Formats: sequence, C-alpha cells, structure tokens
Amino acid sequence: MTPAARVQAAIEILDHINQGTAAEKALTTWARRARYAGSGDRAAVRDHVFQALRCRRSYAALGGGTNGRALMRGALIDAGVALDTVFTGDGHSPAVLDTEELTKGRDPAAGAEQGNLPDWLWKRFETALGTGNARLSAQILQQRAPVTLRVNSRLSTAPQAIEILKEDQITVTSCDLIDTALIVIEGARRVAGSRAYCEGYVELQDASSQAAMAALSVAPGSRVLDYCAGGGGKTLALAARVTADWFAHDANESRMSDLPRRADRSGITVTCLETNAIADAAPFDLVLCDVPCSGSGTWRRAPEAKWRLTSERLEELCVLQRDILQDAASLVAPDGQLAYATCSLLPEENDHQVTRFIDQHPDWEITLQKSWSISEWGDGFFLASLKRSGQKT
Ligand SMILES: C[S@@+](CC[C@H](N)C(=O)[O-])C[C@H]1O[C@@H](n2cnc3c(N)ncnc32)[C@H](O)[C@@H]1O
Repeated sequence: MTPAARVQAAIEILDHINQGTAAEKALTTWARRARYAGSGDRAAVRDHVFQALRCRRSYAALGGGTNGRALMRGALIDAGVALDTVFTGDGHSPAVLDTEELTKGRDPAAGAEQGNLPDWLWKRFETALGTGNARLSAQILQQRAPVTLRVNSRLSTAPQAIEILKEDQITVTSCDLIDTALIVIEGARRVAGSRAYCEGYVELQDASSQAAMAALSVAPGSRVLDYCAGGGGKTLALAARVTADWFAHDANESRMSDLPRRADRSGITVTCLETNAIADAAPFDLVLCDVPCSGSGTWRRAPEAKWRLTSERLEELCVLQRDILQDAASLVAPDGQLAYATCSLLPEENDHQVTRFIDQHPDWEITLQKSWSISEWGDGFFLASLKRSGQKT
C-alpha cells in the first residue's frame, strides 16, 4: 500500500468508529477484507487510527470536522505533511480536497482541546494535578505508549534476557523506573513469537505496574489472593520475586482463561478461585485489589476510553471500587495486608477511596501509599497497602 492508501484506509476505519464500532473491531474487519495489506501496512494503518483517537479533538480542530477525512487532514497538518501530496485521488489515495474542506480548520484552543480531553475531564485533571501537570499528563497521553517487558527474575536476569531477545532481533533498553523493566526499541512486533517470551523469560508489562508490584512486600510462604486478577499480570509479577501460595479470582472468570498457561510459562502455579469458593479459601496474608477503574493512566494505549467515559460511569466505578475494597477486607488474615491499586490519575479513584475506607474502618491503617505519574516510560499507577492497626471500630 502507498502511504496515501494507508491514510485512506484509516479514514474509512475512523468513519466506522464514529458510527459506534469499537476501534479493535473496526481494524480487524478492515484487515480481514484488505488481503492485499501486508503486516507493515496493517501496523501503519493501526498507528494512524490510534493516533487520530489519541488526538481526536486537536485533529478535529485542525482538520475542520470529526469525520475520518477531517481527522486525518488534521493529523497530516499536525505532522507538517503537504495535504496535496496525500489527497491526490490517484489509485487508492483519498479524493482531492474540495473547496469547503480547504477553508475549514483552525488551531486547537488552549486547555481541553489542546489536551485532547473532554471538557469535564480536563477540569478534573487540572483540579487533581494542577494546570502544569495536567497539561504534561494530557500531552503524554497523546503519544504512543512504549512496549515494555518484565524480566521474569525467577528464570532469568536482565542481561540474560537481553541476550535471548537478541536471538529474535529484539533490541531493548533499561528503564529508570525499575530494573526488571526493558523498553523495546526495535522488534516489538516479534515479541509474541520470540523464544524469550514463549519460554517465560519475559512478560509484557508496563514499568509503573512492575514498580508498584515491587513495592509490595510479600513474605515467603504466605497465601496471596489477586482478587481482581484479570489476565493475572500482577500475580505473575509478584510471583517472580517470591515463593508463595498464589490464588487468583475475577468476577468475570473468563478473563482468567489465559492465566494457567501464562503461569506455567513463568514457572509458577496459581490456583484460580470461583467467587463462591473464596470464603472457604480465606483468610489470606495479602489480598490485592487491582480494581476496575477509568484507566486514565493508560489512555494512550486505549484512547477510545477517554472519549467514552462519562461522569456517571466514573461514579459507578467509584462505587464498585468501594464495594470491592469492603469485600476484600473481610478475606484478609488478622495480621495480613490489603492492597489497593488502580491505573488511574484521578484522586476520586485513588487516595480518596483509601481515605474513605480508613474513615469507615478505623481499625485499619495505611502502611504504604504511592502514585506513579504518567511518563514517557510508564503509565499512571496508584498503590496503597493497609493493615489492621488493632484499634477497634
Ligand atoms: C484492572 S482489571 C485487572 C487487571 C489485572 N490485575 C492484570 O494485571 O492484568 C480489573 C478486573 O476486575 C474485575 N472485576 C470487576 N468487578 C469485580 C468484582 N466485583 N470482584 C472482582 N473482580 C472484579 C474485572 O473483570 C477486571 O478483570
């Protein structure tokens, strides 16, 4: 495909997304039909689409509209590409721009538009982070996320993993956030098929998540429950460091379907528990609640989410987070730990939830509370750990 044909493909996919199709589905449907597209074409089209979703508001301003053509026009203006070299009408290129299209478009306004956030979320970012940090976080959310690996220290050291990755022409660099994190510089698309990955020497995991799991203390031999386990990434990160009895649970059991295979590859055993089996398996020395949240610290990976979130949905999530913390607390052994984590930048999902829990449960105290800001190399992440203080309610 020519560069212009890739832009035309992105335009069509963005139009489907505008009509309500989820981005992944729209991309898969296109890829299934576009048999002529090679893997490089697919990756380039995907990049166009995701970048247009990350920068939807500013590209809409620049391009003078929200349809696929306007968004891609905005993207090209932002990148300094001459529009008449792409909108040529030749072959599979986008049709030539008409007079109306050529007269539309303006610079994005400062604030929410430049920050590529809905107005209400921009206000929340400013209140929570201050204008300077809100602007910086919003700007990072407009960039592509790094592909980050976690060295499985159970099977390998970082230098060994780096050598094994080289066999598949995957180049990585270390990361200041945590020494187990390797940022992929070259060969990201080869990771899933590489020996290092297939034999469990590395896993895919964001650096802030890795740093957060490294900050949790887990005693050898203890019983640990990952209460909102999903694919089990947090369990695997903890289990790489210490030998313990690992249990995983998720309200949506199907989310754990890959976990036994991933655990096996990593050289650990995890017992998946159904909801009605948890009470019998309790108590646990550590219950980790990596709760469902807005995901605002990870929106560069899933940019649709920032446009889809509403204040009502955020409130629903906060209620769910409170309920999970409450339920999980009852599963913790008398001298055990309750850990609460989100990948959110919003205080209502983070410290406010912890403060509220402590206010309602004065027999608990905070032993650790830490936030990781979103940065070039790591997503936004929040972690708190609580234990019973002995004070009665
Ligand atoms: C942020 S994700 C977990 C990600 C996972 N820990 C990982 O590292 O990949 C939150 C998970 O919580 C689950 N969940 C939602 N409501 C729940 C509930 N009431 N109890 C337990 N899990 C719940 C969701 O199905 C989702 O998989």
